[in-house]
Amino acid sequence: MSTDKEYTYSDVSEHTTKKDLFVVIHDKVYNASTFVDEHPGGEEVLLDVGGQDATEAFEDVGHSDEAREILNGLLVGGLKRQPGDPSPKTPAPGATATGTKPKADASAGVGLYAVILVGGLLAFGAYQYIQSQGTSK
Ligand code: HEM
Repeated sequence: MSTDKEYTYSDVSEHTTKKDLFVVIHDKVYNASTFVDEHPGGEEVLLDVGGQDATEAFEDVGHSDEAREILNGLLVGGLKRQPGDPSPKTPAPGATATGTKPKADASAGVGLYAVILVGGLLAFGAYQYIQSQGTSK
């Protein structure tokens, strides 16, 4: 299936049934019909955004990289915007305004390293102390 095809909003809005379901995410058009039944978030949410721009809904959930790979496999073409179409819902790169929570992983990682470092220093200090006790006798 060619992915060079361009769809207009009105083209996309004709594909709203479970067996023929298009969604727009980041200005690309995806055919979600083969995936509806397998979606871990349920078929309802996908049917809700069928034929529409699902960028916000998709990003708000914070889908994994795996979900994005699946999405790549469903790509059918690009979105051709026309005057009067709904404005792009694509958030600016790095924006968190749509409710996407920034990941806390980085700070948790730093905390873990701090604990290991302090633990290591304490162990080293204790070792030095024991050594000095042993030699002074
Ligand atoms: C075709 C587009 C979509 C694909 C390929 C997709 C794929 C996935 C995948 C693979 C997961 C499992 C968790 C993960 O890997 O992140 C997931 C979970 C989920 N998805 Fe989607 N999704 C799509 C669209 C949507 C939309 C539009 C919504 C609307 C709200 C949605 C809502 C959810 C929710 C709520 C979960 C969490 C389910 C749970 O953990 O119980 N998804 N999706």
